[in-house]
This record gives sequence, C-alpha cells and structure tokens, in this order.
Amino acid sequence: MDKLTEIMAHTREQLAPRLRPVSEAELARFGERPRTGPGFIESLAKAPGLGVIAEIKRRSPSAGQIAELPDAEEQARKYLNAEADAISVLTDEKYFGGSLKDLWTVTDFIGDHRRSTPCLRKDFMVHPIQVLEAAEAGARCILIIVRALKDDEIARLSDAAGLAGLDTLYEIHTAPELERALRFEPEMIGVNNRDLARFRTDLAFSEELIPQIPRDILAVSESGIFTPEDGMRVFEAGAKAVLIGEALMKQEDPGQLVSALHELE
Ligand SMILES: O=C(O)c1ccccc1NCC(=O)[C@H](O)[C@H](O)COP(=O)(O)O
Repeated sequence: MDKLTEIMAHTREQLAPRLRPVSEAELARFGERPRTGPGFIESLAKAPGLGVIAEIKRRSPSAGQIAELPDAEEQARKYLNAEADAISVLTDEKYFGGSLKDLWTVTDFIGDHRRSTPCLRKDFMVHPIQVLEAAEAGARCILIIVRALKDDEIARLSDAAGLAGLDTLYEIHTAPELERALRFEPEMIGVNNRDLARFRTDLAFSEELIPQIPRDILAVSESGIFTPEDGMRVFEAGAKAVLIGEALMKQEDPGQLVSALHELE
C-alpha cells in the first residue's frame, strides 16, 4: 500500500466514530455569517509577486521530524510577523503531528491580534463533517486531493465548502488529475510538486502543469520550495502563490523568504 492510500485509510477509520449526516442548514449557517477580512483566494490574488501560504507542519512522512512546536501559536506569531498571505494548518495527528485544536488556536490568535489572515484546514478531507469542523474552527479554505477521492466525494466536499462559504484548494499532481479537477469549475488549483505516493519532489511538475491551468484560475505551487530561486521557477511558470511548509518551519525568521517571494516580478 502506498503512503497516500495508507493515510486515507487511516483518516476514514479515525472519522468513523464521528460520522453523521451534515445538513445544508448546518453548513449554510457559516456561509451566511458576515466575515471580516479577505477570503483565502482573495488574499492570495492581491498579494504582491508570489503570494505565500505558510504551513504549520511539525513532521511529515517524507521529512520525519521538522520542528518541535509545543504550541501552534508560536508559529502563527512568526507567520503574522512575516506577513504571510495565508496560513495552512495541518490537522492530521498521526502523520503530521497536528490537530483541529491547532486550527482553533491559530484562528483565535489571528482574531485576538486583530488580523484577518485566512487559514486553510490542511487535512485529508473525505466527508462534509470535516468541512463543518473546518468552518467551526474559523478556517476559510479546505483541501481536496483529487487523486485520493472519487468524483462523487469531490462533488460532495465541494458543495459543502460552497455552502459554508469556504474556498477550496483542488490539489493535483498529474495532467489527468488536472482534467478531473477542471470538471468541478475550481477557482484555485494547487500543483503538488511532491508525489504523495512515492515522495519524489520536483518543481518540474509545476513547470509542466501550471501553464495548462486556465488563466482565470488561481494557480498555487505546493511543496519543495526552499529559496527565492525556487519561487522564481514556479512564478515564471504562472504560479500566483506557493504553499511552503518545511522551509518556513525551519527558519527563525520566515519573513526573509516571504519578502523575497513578494518581491518577484
Ligand atoms: O509532506 C509529506 O511528506 C506528505 C506526505 C503525504 C501526504 C502529504 C504530504 N505533505 C502535504 C503537503 O502537501 C505539504 O505539506 C505542503 O505542500 C508543504 O510542503 P513542503 O514545503 O515541502 O514542506
């Protein structure tokens, strides 16, 4: 079994005890709520140069331990100081050391500091209950990993996100996945440079696929970005934003890399 299949099976198992039907009304309660600050896509679209989604990532299956982080607030503070355009919070516990509590901590911290940086609930979404949890915790976006889901599951998650007023990051890694994603009329597509089944990471995936994404869809390049030069490669391919975990987690001051990416032209 490859790693992504293993993670998806674990996610479904973990989810089983809290699975229940989620009504449209429950989701719409969040969609109808007035919100302060820009939405997730909006924040990336208005960023100078390359927008930055800064990820809170303690560990990963490919990198192992990345950072000791007793409290997600500490990293959220660094990312707000760095002027990141959005924050991604990994909420999977077993493989990434995150939790839904981290997401609550980060969104509360942002609100307490009168900031409006939007957050992504980064998890292996399979059921609308996870979308509801994301909205309750104050996220503005969810992730849909196209290769991990059947079409009807994607449609159900995407409808739930729409009702809850959340943006969706459709993640792809190959041309056939891009073709599938386009059927759901996405406003944002992320090309993951990491093959989640085998862990090979190569920015060439963004260079090949981002030019094939229609220009009216915001293109994000995800994974394996460590330097402004890496940013330049994907910017030249047409990316409007990058999603960075490991490189920013390992820096005392993530602001230097964020500024360099904002300055690209
Ligand atoms: O990062 C992994 O090892 C991984 C393994 C299996 C499924 C997902 C995985 N990562 C999720 C991500 O997409 C990355 O955390 C994100 O793009 C940031 O990547 P990086 O900047 O390389 O930390």
